[in-house]
Amino acid sequence: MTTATTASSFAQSDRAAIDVVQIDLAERSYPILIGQGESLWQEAHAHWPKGTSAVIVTNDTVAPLYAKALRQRLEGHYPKVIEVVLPDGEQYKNWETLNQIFDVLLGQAADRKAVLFALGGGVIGDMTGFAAACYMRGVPFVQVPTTLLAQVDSSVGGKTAINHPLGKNMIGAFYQPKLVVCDLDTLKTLPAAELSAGLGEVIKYGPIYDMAFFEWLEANVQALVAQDVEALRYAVRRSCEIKAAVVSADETESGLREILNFGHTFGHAIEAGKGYGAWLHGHAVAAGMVLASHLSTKLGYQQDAQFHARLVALLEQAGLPVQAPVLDATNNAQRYLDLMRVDKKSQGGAIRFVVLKPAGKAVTEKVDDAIVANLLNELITA
Ligand SMILES: NC(=O)c1ccc[n+]([C@@H]2O[C@H](COP(=O)([O-])OP(=O)(O)OC[C@H]3O[C@@H](n4cnc5c(N)ncnc54)[C@H](O)[C@@H]3O)[C@@H](O)[C@H]2O)c1
Ligand SMILES: O=C(O)C(=O)C[C@@H](O)[C@H](O)[C@H](O)COP(=O)(O)O
Ligand SMILES: [Zn+2]
Repeated sequence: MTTATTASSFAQSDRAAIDVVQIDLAERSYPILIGQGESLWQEAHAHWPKGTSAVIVTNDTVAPLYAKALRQRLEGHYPKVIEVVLPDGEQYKNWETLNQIFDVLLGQAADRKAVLFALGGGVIGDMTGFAAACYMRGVPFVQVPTTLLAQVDSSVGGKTAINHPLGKNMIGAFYQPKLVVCDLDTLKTLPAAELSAGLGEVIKYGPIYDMAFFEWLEANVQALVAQDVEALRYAVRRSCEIKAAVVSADETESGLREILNFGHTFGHAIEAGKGYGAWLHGHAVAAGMVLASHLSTKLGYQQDAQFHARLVALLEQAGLPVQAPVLDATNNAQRYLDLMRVDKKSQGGAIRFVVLKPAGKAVTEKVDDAIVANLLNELITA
């Protein structure tokens, strides 16, 4: 069960209105706060976990923008505030960078009551969460997502990880944050390409779960691209509601949660195959969703011939790529298959794909390599 409430008597359009989406996981439950300005931070303040120190983990792009403000908000609440500034980029989501967090934690004598604050996009969130899961066998952490992608997806649900050269997010843990604080004001500094990457994950929620939301996105995509804050607020809230409902029903991905991986089997292959950082995650997922939608049609599950065209049009309007790249000039399909076989949904060497059965409802199925290879050969051309 998830609930969205407005934690204020102000109107929706008022900066003081805060949307609250709850993740219901018994003792691991937590709220996602969505809003702007002082009212958001006052509400967040009421939820900070108690601790001996606050450790802000961020990167060298986000630190100059937002670390000082967060530090000031935390200083009144924690006896000590520590900062860890990591290099920026998907290519740094690895052991070496993770170790930099542990080096600072140990160097500063952070104890079991330290609280980690992930200030940044999904890369920072995934690594900080994993560090929190491991440090002294587990310390509390808070997500302060500053990208659209992180606000609508990665800060919620407790998947934490680093990459391996052979596969995305291969080393990690399920470890839930204590709180998620989505400050819509931070999205104002986001480059257009990063905004579109976030829209890729937002659009994902339509075909897997909620076609009414897909229709709302079709009607409001221009407002989202133009950074209309009320449109963004609704997109963040509805995305979090859907993710919260799925995660609350299946925290550790024993079944239903796999639907959140729509487009990701192909997308992760693109990210690893092109080299981490060459393709933004949200862009790789967009191109992956186009392939997964085609696959659904090929398997006979998606009878509405118009839906595929609508998906492609919406992705394009959101500024997203719809054409997957060649990963190997001589044997492209085999390269995709080799990369996809390490996917976490694979079973006994068989690759499993999230497909639409039909649009609005997703399921995961094994698909013969030959069918996938044919599709890749048909659709990916140099
Ligand atoms: N855990 C999950 O459930 C989950 C879900 C989706 C994605 N992910 C992971 O998240 C990562 C992608 O996250 P992302 O798209 O946020 O990428 P990212 O973390 O690399 O951030 C994108 C870029 O935006 C910059 N940035 C962040 N906030 C900014 C701001 N407010 N203004 C200006 N620049 C800002 C960052 O420094 C970076 O350069 C991938 O590693 C992906 O695997 C995890
Ligand atoms: O939360 C989930 O579950 C998801 O699958 C969300 C995805 O958008 C996200 O990219 C996730 O990190 C992918 O998970 P993985 O288990 O395939 O690494
Ligand atoms: Zn994703």
